[in-house]
Amino acid sequence: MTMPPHDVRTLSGEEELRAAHALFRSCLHTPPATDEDWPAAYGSMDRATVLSAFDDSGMIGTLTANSSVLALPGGKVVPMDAVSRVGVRADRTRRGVLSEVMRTHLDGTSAPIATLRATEGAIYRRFGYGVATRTRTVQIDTGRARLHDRAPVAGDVRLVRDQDEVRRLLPELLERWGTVRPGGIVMSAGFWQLVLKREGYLRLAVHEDGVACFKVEEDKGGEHYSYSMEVGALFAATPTATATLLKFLLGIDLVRRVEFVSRPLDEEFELLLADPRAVRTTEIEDETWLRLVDVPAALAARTYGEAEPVVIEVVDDLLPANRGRYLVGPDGAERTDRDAQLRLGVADLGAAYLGDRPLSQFADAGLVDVLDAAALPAADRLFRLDRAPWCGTYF
Ligand SMILES: CC(=O)SCCNC(=O)CCNC(=O)[C@H](O)C(C)(C)COP(=O)(O)OP(=O)(O)OC[C@H]1O[C@@H](n2cnc3c(N)ncnc32)[C@H](O)[C@@H]1OP(=O)(O)O
Repeated sequence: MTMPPHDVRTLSGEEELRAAHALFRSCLHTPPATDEDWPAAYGSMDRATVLSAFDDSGMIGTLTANSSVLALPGGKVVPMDAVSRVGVRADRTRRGVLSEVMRTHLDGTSAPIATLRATEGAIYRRFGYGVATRTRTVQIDTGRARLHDRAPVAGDVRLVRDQDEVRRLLPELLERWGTVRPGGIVMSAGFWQLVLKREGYLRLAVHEDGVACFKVEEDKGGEHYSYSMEVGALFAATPTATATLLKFLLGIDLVRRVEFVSRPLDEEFELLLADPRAVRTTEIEDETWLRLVDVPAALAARTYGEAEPVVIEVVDDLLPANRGRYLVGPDGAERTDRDAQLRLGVADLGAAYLGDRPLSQFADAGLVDVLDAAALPAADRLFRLDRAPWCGTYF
C-alpha cells in the first residue's frame, strides 16, 4: 500500500479529540459540542481510536474506530471495530482524504472485522464494506393491538424509571442481551452515557430474559393526554421475553401509538397480535455495513450449515492479503489451492457473511461469478441462518 500524501495519524489528548469531534459535527452541519456537552462526548470515546488527516491548514478529515465485539453465526463473539464519526472538511472533499484515512484504519487495526452505519449508500462499497444486516421500523396502533390468547406471555416486567438506575443498568443489560442474534454488538458504557444524555428521559422495561428501552412524548396538536412511544431498543433472548415485553409496552395507558425503531426483518410482531394489520412497517433500511478486514480469520470464525464444501475466490483491491481461494464447508473455512467455483468481491462477501441474503441473490444481481453452478445452492445452505442477522444498536 502506498503512503498517503497527507499526514494521517492517531490522535492523542483531549484537545485533539475535541477538534476531531467538532470537525465531524461540522460535516453533519452541527455546531461543536458545548462545554456542558463535551464531557459526555469525550466519555463516549472510552474505547475509541481516533484517526485524523492534516495538511497545512490543520485537521481536514477524521474517523473514529470504537473497539467493540460482533456476534457471529454459531455464537462466537469476535473483536470488531465500530467505525463512526467519519468526516472530511467541506473545502477538502473529493481529493482522496477519506480514502487515505480509511486505508490507514484498515492497515492498522487488529480487529478481523469492521462495521459502520452509512450516511449515504454510495460511499463505502469502494472500501470493501457491504450491507450485512437490514432493519425495519414499525408502528403499532395500540387501539387495535391485542396479543392473541396463545402468545407466549410469562414472567414479570419491571419498569425502571429512576434515571440513575437507568444509567447504571442500561450498559450492563445491553451487554447481556445485545448479542442474542448474529450481527449483535456491545458498545462501551461511555457510549451509552452519551446516548442517555442525548435522548433525555428514557425508561426501561426489564424481563428476566430481555429489556426494552423507551421514551414517551405527548402528541403535538392531538387530543389531550394523547402520547406516542418510541422503543429505541428491545433485546430479548427468548420468544417469551419478546411477547411479554411487547404486551407490557402496548398496554401502557394513554399511549396511542408505539414505534419500534430498527427491528429485525423477521420479528414475529404480526404473528403475536390478534390483528396483524395493527403493525405497519414504515421503513426498511440498511443497517450494518460490514468489512472483512482479515478474510481468513473471519471466515474461520463463523459456523456453516450442512452442504458440500465450496471453493470461493475472494477479490480485494484494497487489502491484497485477503485475495485468494477459500474452501468453505460444514467443518469450517480455510485457504485452498483447489479451483474456484464462485468468485466475488470482498464487499459482497461481507454482505453475505452474516447470512442476511443468500449468495444466489448476489449471483442473480451479477455480483458473483458462478464458475460451477452446483456450488451456488451449496453455498446458500452453508451461509444460511434460521433467523435474520441484526444489530439493533445505532452507533
Ligand atoms: C461511518 C460514518 O461516520 S458515516 C458519515 C460519513 N460522513 C458524512 O456523510 C459527512 C459529509 N461528507 C463527508 O465528510 C465527505 O464527503 C466523505 C467523508 C463522505 C467523503 O470524503 P472525501 O475525502 O471526499 O472522499 P474521497 O475523496 O476519499 O472519495 C473517494 C471516492 O469516493 C467517492 N465519494 C466520496 N464521497 C461520496 C459520496 N458522498 N457520494 C458518492 N461518492 C462519494 C469519491 O467521488 C471518490 O471516488 P473516486 O475514487 O471514483 O474518485
